Amino acid sequence: MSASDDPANTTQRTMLSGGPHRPGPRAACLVVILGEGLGRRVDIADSPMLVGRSQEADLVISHKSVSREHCRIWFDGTGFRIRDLGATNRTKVNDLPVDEAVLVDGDHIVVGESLLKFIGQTSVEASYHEEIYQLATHDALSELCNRRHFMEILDREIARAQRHQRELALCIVDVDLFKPVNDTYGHIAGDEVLRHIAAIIREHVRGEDIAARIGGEEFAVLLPEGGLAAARVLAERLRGSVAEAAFAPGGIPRRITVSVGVAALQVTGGTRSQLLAAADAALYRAKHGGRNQVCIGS
Ligand SMILES: Nc1nc2c(ncn2[C@@H]2O[C@H](COP(=O)(O)OP(=O)(O)OP(=O)(O)O)[C@@H](O)[C@H]2O)c(=O)[nH]1
Repeated sequence: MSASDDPANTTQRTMLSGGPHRPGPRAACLVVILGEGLGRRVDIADSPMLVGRSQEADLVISHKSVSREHCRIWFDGTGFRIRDLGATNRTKVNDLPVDEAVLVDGDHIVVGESLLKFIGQTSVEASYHEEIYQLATHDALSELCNRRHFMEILDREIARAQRHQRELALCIVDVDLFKPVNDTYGHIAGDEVLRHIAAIIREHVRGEDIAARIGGEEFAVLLPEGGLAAARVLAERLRGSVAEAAFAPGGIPRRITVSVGVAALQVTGGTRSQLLAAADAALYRAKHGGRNQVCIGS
């Protein structure tokens, strides 16, 4: 099953949509307005939506007060309905415990210690929450995911990869000798270079990949469906495209390059810190090997 087929990727598709943008018309959605998962928004599409602590849920709320499968929400052809799935802390709608209920725009749903808001199809409020969500999860300069959000996604994808015994690879992309660029042309010109590199990254990533700016001049791309071979190809393409791109900080043409460290998750027992450390170590080798190159972690 590809990530785009995976119903648990509803939030991810939102995040992959390329950063802050004007949202178009949408289906109904749920927004976490209090507690764990604050700000997260999930569209409710045609298939029933599971809310729970399980990583398989469409809206994952990783808190002990939430049952693995807490409640389900679906469209029954005429309206949206919610059903409690036998959660220890019963699902409540507008403070009343429910077995099953019809949802209307603006309803508040209590799931453990988190409070969700149901937003109906045409609500302007959905656009407002979309903006807030994008601001909270994306980096303003690059319009890619921000570091905090990327780390949350990384945790979720690691859990999913291990459950499904799937490959997962990470590229860390670091701009070479960026300090001299700033020192020579100034920070504003430096920012423009970073924006240009982010645009190149966006051009190359596929729909299921997750791109982020994780440091000042450091970017990351996570390939939830790809192993080392796919990541190496992507990394080489990125490296080549940056090296060939026409940068002109301060109006003066200058060659800019990146170094890339690539690593894959150990299918059994690998952790986030191991994956990041392996990609970092590979990046370190790329820098010390002369920069403008891709190195693969062991
Ligand atoms: N313009 C701009 N510069 C930034 C930003 N964040 C970090 N930097 C700069 O990025 C530079 C990073 O420099 P270093 O870590 O010394 O590395 P480098 O010069 O890129 O050299 P290598 O990584 O070894 O190839 C520093 O000058 C930071 O000030 C930012 O948001 N905008």
